[in-house]
Amino acid sequence: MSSSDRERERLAALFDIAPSRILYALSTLGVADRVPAGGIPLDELAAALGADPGRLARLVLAAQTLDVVRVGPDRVVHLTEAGLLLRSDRPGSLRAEFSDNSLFTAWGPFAECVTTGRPAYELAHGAPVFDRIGRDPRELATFHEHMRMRAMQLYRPLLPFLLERCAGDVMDLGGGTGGLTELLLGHSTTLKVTLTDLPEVVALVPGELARRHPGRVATVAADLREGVPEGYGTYVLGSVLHDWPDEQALRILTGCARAMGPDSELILLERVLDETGPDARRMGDIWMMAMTGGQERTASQWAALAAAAGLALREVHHGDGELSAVVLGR
Ligand SMILES: C[S@@+](CC[C@H](N)C(=O)[O-])C[C@H]1O[C@@H](n2cnc3c(N)ncnc32)[C@H](O)[C@@H]1O
Repeated sequence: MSSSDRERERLAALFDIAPSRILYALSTLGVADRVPAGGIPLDELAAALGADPGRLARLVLAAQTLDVVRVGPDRVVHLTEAGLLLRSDRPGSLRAEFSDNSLFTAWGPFAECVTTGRPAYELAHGAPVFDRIGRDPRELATFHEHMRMRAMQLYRPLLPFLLERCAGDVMDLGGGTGGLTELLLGHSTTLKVTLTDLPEVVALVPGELARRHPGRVATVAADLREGVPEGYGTYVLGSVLHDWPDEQALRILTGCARAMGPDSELILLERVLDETGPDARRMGDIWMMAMTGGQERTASQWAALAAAAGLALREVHHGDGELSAVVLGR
């Protein structure tokens, strides 16, 4: 095979969205949740899901190529180790992420997003992502379950640094339904964390969090663009500023700078991109362009944005994961 043929094959394989759509269908239908440890016959699985047996069998047989299920000669379906991650009850479950369908269907007008500067999500769905999901309780719950699971995975490598760096009471800004808050509280016996987010999101923070950590957690409904509560030692913005273009991100950072005391620090948990070289995290940047109109940033872009808000970049801590901690102070 010539190198040009190999390149043709490599690019052609990128055309195929079927694998992610298969995982979406398995997750949305709750297939993995119906497969017990000893497996289940295909027909019984279809009946349990209320699905057409022929089509469900084709879906499951194709899913074997993704190594999430195995079907024996007896037509009994078993989950592989990867397939277990599609179960709702699994730590680090990816079920909510693959069920988050409006994020996939938003990609249709992506090329137009590049030319017009309007997020593909808005072009596809007619409203900005947080406005639209805020109006649909099911989408809101799925999105935030996805975020909570993501937080548990992506912030874990930064946890030792965070626990050492957090001083005084902590404010988890745009904290969603508490993935990061839970991680911090679960690994410290002294930290107190207040989580803010939009009212409809704060309403979804599980009551269990406060029961597990009595007196150490509070929630406040607030719009970050309108200002930030004062009086905290450490402010954390986990995967929030990448949702916004520079102008809005600066507005949020300026609100933080106003709220911070002379010794307060603001820690951003974000992908810090390589300045120019190939960097797989650039895919995250494209997701932001498409979904929210935001962007991932390099260290020099973070420093410039911080300076514009009257803050200095004190440190960038790269853990061994995808995200870094960017520490800002006054
Ligand atoms: C990408 S999610 C990150 C959630 C959480 N920090 C985490 O890392 O899992 C962005 C969060 O910003 C919140 N958000 C969006 N617009 C906001 C606003 N105007 N004021 C406060 N929070 C907002 C969303 O509700 C969402 O929880």
